[in-house]
Amino acid sequence: MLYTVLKKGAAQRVASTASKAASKKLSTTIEQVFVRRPPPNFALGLTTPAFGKPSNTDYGQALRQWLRYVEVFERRGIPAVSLPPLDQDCPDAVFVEDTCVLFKDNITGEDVAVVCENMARERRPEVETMKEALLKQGFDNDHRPFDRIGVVDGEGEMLDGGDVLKCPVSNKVYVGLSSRSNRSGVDKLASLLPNHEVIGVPVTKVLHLKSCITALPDGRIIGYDPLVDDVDFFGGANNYLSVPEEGGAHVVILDDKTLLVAASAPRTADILDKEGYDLEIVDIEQFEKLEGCVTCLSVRRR
Ligand SMILES: CN(C)C(=N)NCCC[C@H](N)C(=O)O
Repeated sequence: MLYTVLKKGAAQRVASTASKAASKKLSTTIEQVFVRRPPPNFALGLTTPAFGKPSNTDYGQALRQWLRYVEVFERRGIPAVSLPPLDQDCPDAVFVEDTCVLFKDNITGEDVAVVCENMARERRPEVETMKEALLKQGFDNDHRPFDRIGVVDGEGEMLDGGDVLKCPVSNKVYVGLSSRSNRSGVDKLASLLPNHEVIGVPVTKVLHLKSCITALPDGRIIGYDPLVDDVDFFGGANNYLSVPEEGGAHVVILDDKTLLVAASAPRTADILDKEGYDLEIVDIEQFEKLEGCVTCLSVRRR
């Protein structure tokens, strides 16, 4: 199911919010996305013990849901770079977000790509094709090449892209200290991003930081409290919006007034609609069965 909620009057309210934040260099426009078709064996993907194994998965449905997800970007004129499918040994290959993190340096404007070599051991075979795409990307078309590519691959360094949340209006980068990312990985990321404030955030109740919080275009954190270790960590009620369902904690910022939200979060969609946002709603139920969410299925270059 895919529909867009178009709001007239409310858009002006969001526009005023956006203009206030504009002075803080809103980086909400997406230049391109990287995606990868789900493999037929996607149901064999990793899940945490607390989450449990998936049931009633359906590859045909997964493929249709993935195509509709990619359509949201393409319909908005955002080019989607498709990574080569990995249909044999990488059931989690559709969750490209974990393989790298892309930044535009707040001060220099440099395009920085950080490749997460040390993700979960079972998933490391996914990284090479992402790295190749990042390197190639700069020369294939008129997109500027990445100015710098760093790698989190040192002894003991662990980092998943799903743990990295950039604030759209400041130089803050929150990184989950989860089962997939550790302090050494956070420190390595900080060393690759001298003009960002990289902040480690305890994550013990879910797989990744972005399993329980993401960010809105005005810089507020949006989160599902029962899964957040410490909601006060993000600056209190002025900077944090609680949502009533897990699927509502994950939004992809499409522009400064439009959000991509999962169909599993209808009550959150109502809240965001009343906040003045336009919404693209996408059903990703097959990927939610593998602990995925709307951010996992793409890498956004802004
Ligand atoms: C924000 N999230 C949750 C992500 N970026 N990644 C989801 C990865 C799910 C996969 N089955 C795994 O366990 O690796």
